[in-house]
Amino acid sequence: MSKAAVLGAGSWGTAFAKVLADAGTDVTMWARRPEVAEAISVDHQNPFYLEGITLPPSLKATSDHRLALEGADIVVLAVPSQSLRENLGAWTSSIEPDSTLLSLAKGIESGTLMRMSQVISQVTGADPSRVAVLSGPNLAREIAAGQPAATVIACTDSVRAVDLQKACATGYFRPYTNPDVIGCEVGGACKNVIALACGMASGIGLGENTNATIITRGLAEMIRLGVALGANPATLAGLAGVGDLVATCSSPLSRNRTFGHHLGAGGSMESAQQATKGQVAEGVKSCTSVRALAASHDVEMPLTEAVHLVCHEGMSVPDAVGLLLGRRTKPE
Ligand SMILES: NC(=O)C1=CN([C@@H]2O[C@H](COP(=O)(O)OP(=O)(O)OC[C@H]3O[C@@H](n4cnc5c(N)ncnc54)[C@H](O)[C@@H]3O)[C@@H](O)[C@H]2O)C=CC1
Ligand SMILES: O=C(CO)COP(=O)(O)O
Repeated sequence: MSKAAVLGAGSWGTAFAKVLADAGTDVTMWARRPEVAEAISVDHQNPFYLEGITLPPSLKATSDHRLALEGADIVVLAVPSQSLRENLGAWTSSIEPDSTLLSLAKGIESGTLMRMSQVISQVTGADPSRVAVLSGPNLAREIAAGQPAATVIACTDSVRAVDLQKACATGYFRPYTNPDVIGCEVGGACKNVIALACGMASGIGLGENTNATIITRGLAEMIRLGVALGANPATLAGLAGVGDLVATCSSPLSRNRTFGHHLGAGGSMESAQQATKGQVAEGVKSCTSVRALAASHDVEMPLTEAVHLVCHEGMSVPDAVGLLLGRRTKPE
C-alpha cells in the first residue's frame, strides 16, 4: 500500500487527502496550525476550510512535517503557489529520497516566473521525472462531498503516473494520466486568471454570452502560451484546460471567480479578499506572472493583461471591458 503525506490542510489539501484515504491509501496530513491537525485527527472534520464535511477516520494529521513525511512514498504539495518555495525549504531534508512529489498548486511563481514543478525540482534537487502535477475541474467542496469528477495526473515517468492514479482512484474521482506536465500547469495557472475575468464581468451585470466569450478567448490565450512553452495543445482541450476553465469560470464556489465578482461589483481588493474567506485566489498574483511569462515569449494575452490592470494598476472593470472591445478586429 502507498503511504502519502499531504502537506497543506486548506480546502483542496483536505479534500484530496480524503480522496486518497477513500482510495485505500495510508495518508497523514500536515497542517500549519495544531488546532487544524487536531480537528482532522480527533473530530474527523476541518471546520476551518471544509465545514460540514465528515472526513474518513483513517485520515491522520499532524503539525510536525517530519512525522507526516516519515516513510511517505507520495508527497502531495498542497500549499499556495507563492508559498511553495519557502515551505519546501523547510521540508526538503525530511523528504524520502525516491518519493514522488505531486503538486496540487495552480500558479506561476512571482519574480522567477517558474512553474510549480520547476520550483519543486530546483528546491528539492529531485529529478523532474519524480515530479508530478494534478490538475482538472476539481472544486474542493464538490469533491469532498463525493460528487463525481475527473482529473489529470501529469508526469514524464509513466510508472509514477500510474502509481499515483491507483493511489487516488475512487468511485467518484477518476484520474487520467498524461505525460504533458507543462500543459497541465499552464492550464491550471491560466484558468484562475480567466475565472477572475468572468467574475468581474458578472459583477458588473454581464450575462452568459460574455461569460462564454471570455472562457473561449481565455482558452485561446492559454493555448498560445502553452504551445510557446512546449505544451501539447490537446492537453488544453482536455480536463486540465477546457474542463477546469468551465468549472472555475461558472461556479460560485470558485474563489477566483468570487474575487473577480466583488471587484466588478465595486468592491476593493481588501473586501474581495474577505469574500474568499481568507482562502487563496491564485489568479490575483498569477495574472502578473503569467503576463510577464507571456511577454517574455512574445505571446499576446489581452484578457490576462486586463485582469492585471484591474487587480494591480487601478483600472476599473468597465474601462477594462472598453480596452478589450476596442482592440483591432482580426480573424479568429
Ligand atoms: N480549493 C480548490 O477547490 C482547489 C485548489 N487548488 C489549488 O490548490 C492549492 C492550494 O489551495 P487550497 O487548499 O484551496 O488553499 P487554501 O487557501 O484553502 O489553503 C492553503 C493551505 O496552505 C497552508 N499554508 C502553508 N503556508 C502558507 C503560506 N505561506 N501562506 C498561505 N497558506 C499557507 C494554509 O495554512 C492552508 O492550510 C492552490 O494552488 C489552489 O489553486 C486546486 C484545485 C482545487
Ligand atoms: O482549481 C479549482 C477548481 O478546479 C478551484 O478554483 P478556485 O481556486 O478559484 O476556487
